[in-house]
This record gives sequence, C-alpha cells and structure tokens, in this order.
Amino acid sequence: MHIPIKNVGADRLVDPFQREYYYLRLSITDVCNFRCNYCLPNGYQPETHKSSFLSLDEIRRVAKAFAAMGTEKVRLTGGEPTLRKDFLAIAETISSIENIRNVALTTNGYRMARDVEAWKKAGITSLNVSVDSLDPRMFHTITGENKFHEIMRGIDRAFEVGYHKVKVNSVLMKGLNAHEFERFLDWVKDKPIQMRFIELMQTGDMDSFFDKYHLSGEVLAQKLLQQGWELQSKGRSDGPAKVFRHADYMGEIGLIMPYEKNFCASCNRLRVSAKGKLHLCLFGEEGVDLRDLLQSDEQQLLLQARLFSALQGKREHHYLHIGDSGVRSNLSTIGG
Ligand SMILES: Nc1nc2c(ncn2[C@@H]2O[C@H](COP(=O)(O)OP(=O)(O)OP(=O)(O)O)[C@@H](O)[C@H]2O)c(=O)[nH]1
Ligand SMILES: C[S@@+](CC[C@H](N)C(=O)[O-])C[C@H]1O[C@@H](n2cnc3c(N)ncnc32)[C@H](O)[C@@H]1O
Ligand code: SF4
Ligand code: SF4
Repeated sequence: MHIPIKNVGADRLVDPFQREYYYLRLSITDVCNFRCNYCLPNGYQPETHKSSFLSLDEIRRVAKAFAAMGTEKVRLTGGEPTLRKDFLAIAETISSIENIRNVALTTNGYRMARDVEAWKKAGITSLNVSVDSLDPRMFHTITGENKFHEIMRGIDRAFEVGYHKVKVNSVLMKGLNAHEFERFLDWVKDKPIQMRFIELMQTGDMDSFFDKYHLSGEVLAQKLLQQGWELQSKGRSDGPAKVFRHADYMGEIGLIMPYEKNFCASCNRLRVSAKGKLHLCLFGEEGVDLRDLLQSDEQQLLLQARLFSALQGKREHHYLHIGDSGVRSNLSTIGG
C-alpha cells in the first residue's frame, strides 16, 4: 500500500504543541559493563527470552527515515554503545546519511583510550563521557568499576586525535559526590571540556535512593550566577543542558535540570530503543514498535507515516514532579 506522505502532512516531525524534532537519541544495545548505583546497581541482567538488538540494516533504515523528516543529529547511546562489535560500522553508516550533520556518542568511556581515534575516523563528531567523580575511590563506589584513570586517559586521547571539545556528564548526588562541584569547576579551568551536572531522575527501580541522594540543580545554577557565570543561548538541535560560560574559564558548565519548570517546552528529541521501539518521551509510555517497518528499504514512507502519526500522541511534559516516571525502571534501556 502506498501512503502519499505529503497529503498526510508527515514530511516534518512536528507535534501538537508545535515542537519540531531535529535530534534522535538512538540506543543500540541494552548491555552495559558498569553498575552505576543510579542506573544499573546490579549490572546488566540478560533477558531469558531476548529479542535481538537492531541490526546494522535496521539502524540505517530508522536513521534514514528520521533524516528524511528533518533530523540532523543522531546520538548513539545505550547501555554502553561501544560494546557493540559493529559499533564502527554503525557510526560510519549513520554519518553517511544525507542531512545527518552530527553523529554524537554518549559513553562510559571504557573503550575510549583504545578506540577514540577509530571513532573519529568512523564519523563520530562529538563525545559525551560520563565521569561521576574526580576521586578514583568515589568513581569506583558510584560506577562499580575501578576505571577512573583509564577514562581520564581516554579524554586526553580524544583531544590528541582531534576533538576540540568533550562533554563530561556527572550525576551529582547529596552525600556522595556533591562536594566535588568546585573541584569539577577547577578541573575545566584550562580545558575545553563542557562539564555537565545532571540532576538525578527518579526511575521505577529506585525506592528510597532518590530521596536520599537527589540534589536540586537550581542550587547549582544560583552558585554559578553568583560566581559570574553567564547563561548562553542554544541551537535547535542542542540537548537540554543550560550552558554557562565564564571569562576566566576555558571550559563550560552545563546544567541538566529535568525538574525545572518548562524543561520540556523546548523538547526537540525523540528516542528509539535498541529493540526498535519509538519512545516519545524519556518517561512515560511503552513505546511504539517500528521493527516490522525496518525490514526493507521500500518501507521508508510507511515508517515515516508511523513516526508522524505516533508523534501526534506526544505529551506536553513528563510527570516526574509528581513522582511518576511511567514504565521506566532505569535509563539504560532507553539510553537516557
Ligand atoms: N528528562 C530528560 N533528560 C534528558 C533528556 N535528554 C537528555 N537527558 C539527560 O541528559 C543527560 C545527558 O545526556 P547526553 O546523552 O549526554 O546528551 P545531551 O545532553 O542530551 O545532548 P547534547 O546537547 O547533544 O550533548 C542524560 O542523563 C539524559 O538522560 C530529556 O529529553 N529529558
Ligand atoms: C543511560 S547512560 C548511557 C550511555 C553510557 N552508558 C553512559 O553512561 O554515558 C546515559 C546518561 O544517563 C545518565 N543517567 C542514567 N540514569 C540516570 C538517572 N536516574 N538520573 C540522571 N541521569 C541518569 C548517565 O549518567 C549517563 O550520563
Ligand atoms: S549510566 Fe551508563 S555506564 Fe552507568 S550503568 Fe547506566 S548505562 Fe551503564
Ligand atoms: S522529559 Fe520527555 S518531554 Fe520532557 S524534555 Fe525529556 S523527552 Fe522531552
């Protein structure tokens, strides 16, 4: 069956609130080798009746359909995306798709020192690496892995192979790593690093963890403003961080504050899980299966029509402020 896309208005990804989607967060595996206490405290647990993760061809088809509808940036995430054996082929494939200008990666950095040069050659244009602490022991406590020095070597290596900027993610938690805030600021004084502090988000797997460790990003924003940091404006395919700059610092600071009022007003991103479900929001719904329309190149227009029609059901915002994280038990199955 042929669906005339133009006639159903499905050529751009626009939702009922007139938000347009330029940014696809594509999870390519649920598997992870870390055990971050806020994400997978017991490590990745393989499913007994597991369906496989999207193949390279399926990934190419989904990215092509999004690109045809205005997507200009694809972020590879997971689980730990770099654990996939065909990771380089995935990066190369996506970076060769017309209209995709930015192929970004979010990683725990485990393979970075060894592989970052190959990532660059394969077309990864920007790197976000998670570093929850600058203290090797605290890093181990939070992530379950004693890999701090290796990750730091990976960041140095990224600059050596030609990345001009690296973004570093840290979930700041009360009584754990929150006291490192100033230390992180000092760390980026002479480095082209955008240091991002992510507010802990409540997920279904958490019981008292959230109440015990959650730290409001608003407090950090006030501190930055008092210290002379200035808020910068954003581009249309930028993520949700509020970015601050300071004349005395080479690095930047980004604050990701999902509990802030109006956080979702500028939502510009959609997600596809490693098993091929479209998720309209990081929180909330079960997802819309796309896999049956990823089996041949000829299905692209049908796929686009499904994407557009699903998008019309997108909610205006998440319901985290009333403690509702929907079906999301942790963020590793959707890539954050
Ligand atoms: N609540 C919420 N959190 C998000 C959203 N997008 C990203 N995040 C969180 O922001 C954190 C950092 O995300 P990254 O994968 O580094 O990417 P990003 O900051 O969105 O993207 P860039 O601006 O391209 O660097 C992760 O913990 C995500 O879970 C979103 O739409 N909603
Ligand atoms: C799910 S991970 C996937 C990519 C990669 N494994 C990594 O850690 O960078 C993406 C981001 O989500 C963040 N994250 C995971 N669970 C979170 C939570 N409950 N609250 C806030 N951020 C979270 C992580 O810190 C990481 O920066
Ligand atoms: S945050 Fe990333 S590295 Fe840590 S457990 Fe989750 S998926 Fe793995
Ligand atoms: S929580 Fe949902 S609606 Fe809000 S910014 Fe994130 S993906 Fe968009």
